[in-house]
Amino acid sequence: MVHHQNKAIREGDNPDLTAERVTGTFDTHSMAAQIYNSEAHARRRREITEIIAKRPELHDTKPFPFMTREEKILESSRKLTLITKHMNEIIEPNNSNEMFHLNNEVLGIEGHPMALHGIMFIPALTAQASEEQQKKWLTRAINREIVGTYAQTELGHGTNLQNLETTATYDVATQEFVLHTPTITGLKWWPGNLGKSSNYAVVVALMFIKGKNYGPHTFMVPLRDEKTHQPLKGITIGDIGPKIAYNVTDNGFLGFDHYRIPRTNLLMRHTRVEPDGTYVKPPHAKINYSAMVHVRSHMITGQAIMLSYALTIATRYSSVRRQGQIDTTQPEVKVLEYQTQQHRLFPYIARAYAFVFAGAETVKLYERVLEEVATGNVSLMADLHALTSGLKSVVSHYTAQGIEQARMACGGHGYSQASYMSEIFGVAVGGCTYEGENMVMLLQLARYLVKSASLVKTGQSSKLGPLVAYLGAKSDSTSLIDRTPTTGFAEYVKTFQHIARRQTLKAADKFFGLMEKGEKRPIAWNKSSVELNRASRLHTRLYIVEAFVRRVEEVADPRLKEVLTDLLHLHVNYELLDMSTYALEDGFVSSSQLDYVRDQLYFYLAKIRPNAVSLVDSWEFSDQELRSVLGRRDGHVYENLFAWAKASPLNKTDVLPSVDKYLKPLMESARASKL
Ligand SMILES: CC/C=C\C/C=C\C/C=C\C/C=C\C/C=C\CCCC(=O)SCCNC(=O)CCNC(=O)[C@H](O)C(C)(C)COP(=O)(O)OP(=O)(O)OC[C@H]1O[C@@H](n2cnc3c(N)ncnc32)[C@H](O)[C@@H]1OP(=O)(O)O
Ligand SMILES: Cc1cc2nc3c(=O)[nH]c(=O)nc-3n(C[C@H](O)[C@H](O)[C@H](O)COP(=O)(O)OP(=O)(O)OC[C@H]3O[C@@H](n4cnc5c(N)ncnc54)[C@H](O)[C@@H]3O)c2cc1C
Repeated sequence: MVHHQNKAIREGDNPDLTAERVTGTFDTHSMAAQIYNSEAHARRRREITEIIAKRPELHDTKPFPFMTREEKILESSRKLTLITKHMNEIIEPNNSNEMFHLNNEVLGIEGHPMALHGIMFIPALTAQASEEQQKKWLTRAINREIVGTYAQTELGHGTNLQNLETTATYDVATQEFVLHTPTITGLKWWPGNLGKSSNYAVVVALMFIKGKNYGPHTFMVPLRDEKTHQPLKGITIGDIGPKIAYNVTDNGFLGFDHYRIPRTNLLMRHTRVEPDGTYVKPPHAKINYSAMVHVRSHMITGQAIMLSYALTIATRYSSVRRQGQIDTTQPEVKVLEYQTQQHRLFPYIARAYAFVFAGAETVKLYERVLEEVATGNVSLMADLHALTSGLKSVVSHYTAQGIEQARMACGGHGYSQASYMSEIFGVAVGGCTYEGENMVMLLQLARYLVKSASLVKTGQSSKLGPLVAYLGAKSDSTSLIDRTPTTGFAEYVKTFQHIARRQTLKAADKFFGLMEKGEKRPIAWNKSSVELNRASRLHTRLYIVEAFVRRVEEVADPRLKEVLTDLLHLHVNYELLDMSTYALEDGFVSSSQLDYVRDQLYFYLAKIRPNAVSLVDSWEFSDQELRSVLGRRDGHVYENLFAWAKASPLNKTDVLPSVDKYLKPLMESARASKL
């Protein structure tokens, strides 16, 4: 038996796909260890996949696209119950990475009845509840004795938290908060699993004490009777209806009618209200936004995974799909041979790797900040907020674009739900909106950049934090790409730094200039906001490139290092071309340098070609996790597409009731009227 570098090879696979795997130059298990940030976790992922493969009760009973929403929720609840019961036989207790993988394999990406419980409810209680409150609720939440969600967004307001309408008014006499929804627009709207599944929620409401508004605060609120699951008195609650995707999650609405909770249900780790109504303020005004920062930090990796699902499907399919000829004397080629197809897919493969490496750094920083905040040190909160706001926006934006390119790369079959592309796109694109609408979050980063620009302009560059230190440096007069014997990544990084610095200082100048001319600050901000968001994007893309460079420098295995270096070359050249306007407009990069960059791009498309399938295989998604006929590991696409179509509910009978009822009579009457 030959041992191949690509560990996905099996006998009996589509030979076109096997041929791609044989040309792979690196060990896909080792690459998985890079992607999942540790050899141990990559191995555990494979072990978990194997355990699940041997347990048919954890498999989908039929393809998701053939189920109604109600069936999907029922099926998801069945499997959720099983994995909860048998969790300790499958994953290490309390290992969130393993849990994430288990969920993706068994439950899939469309959500499940406890999605928000793990992603926001438990993190909110962990970061914001006092020790005493945690004893009361967190253990029960972890044991799943109760199911919770995070209810913040309202029908009328999601972005502007200061203008939420739900109020929590403190009643000193009874030592209770009275939750109330004064208007339709004040209804909570969107929280995942609020509609039908949760019996508790961490609710965000404006807190009023003795007539004073203390702004948004978080409260632990029982919503449903723990035994009957009926809504409690004073609560109006339900599902908001079907969405573009993610329909296994019951996003919900919630209204309060003078609903009372004890004072001690205010989450009091950092903030307190004494029985007499005295308010003890937190060490940082936004400390209770931690559940949002938790998701923003983790969703970078989540988005990279969804982009990679789509790229795995499209790259494998492009290796078995033959259409047309390049040399007319030769047989039809795999569509992956076309340069246009490579240009559509490979730069996104590079981006997916870049995103997952940036995501790993973000989670590390998040965990550090979480530990520090627990001890009262809030000094890094602003940096983390700025970083995650930018990454969340840039990564989700390019992920959505990449998935759409991957769908189109599959031609007509990409449009069939057999490809699963529409669901992957629909779920991923939600990330452009949830956890802060992308434009809004870019503007949050811009606030940080403008403050940093102001330090530069006032000669205080030494006070710049490490993430923005480059803003205080001086650029060379022109980029040295192509002007030195070996154009290394350092030249590219310097060029990206120049572009981000120039745009940041220019946008800040515009903002400060408008104020100098007499505009009020918010008006000047609004008039500069497109330019400011451009700066935020460029800053974030620079960070992503730097994270990629840092990772490649760390890799010891020469085979991995070579292919990751190729990917990084592709990434920096693609990114530079994509933002070439900024590079050209002040002459920092010349058009002849861009010609070099273009040539490099085409060179690396061709160099990556033999490793393309191995690069996507390295994410090690099982067929169960991908849920795509086109993306099957074995490449047997056509026979399985036919089987899939035959299994469509419409094909259960040859003649549909709609035909009997309407079409047959219509045709019959048309025929009769001709007689
Ligand atoms: C291993 C895996 C483990 C776990 C898996 C986890 C994730 C998996 C991956 C994917 C997730 C999958 C599914 C999830 C699906 C759905 C979940 C969606 C849930 C939600 O959407 S919840 C609702 C989210 N809502 C928002 O994000 C609202 C956006 N708005 C805001 O955040 C705020 O309103 C604001 C920041 C825009 C403004 O806030 P404000 O009005 O209070 O602020 P001010 O204008 O007064 O002040 C701004 C000031 O404050 C600073 N600031 C703001 N936020 C923070 C923060 N978090 N930390 C630190 N500082 C903050 C800001 O910088 C400004 O400072 P300045 O000095 O004044 O400039
Ligand atoms: C799939 C999904 C799951 C969700 N899950 C939850 C959940 O579990 N819990 C929860 O509480 N919420 C949840 N939400 C809600 C989500 O967090 C909000 O929809 C999101 O924060 C955006 O707020 P919004 O809907 O008010 O958009 P809006 O703020 O109304 O945005 C509309 C437009 O206005 C622009 N805009 C708004 N304010 C500004 C500004 N200051 N400057 C410039 N432009 C601006 C935006 O850029 C956008 O173009 C979910 C949403 C989705 C789609």
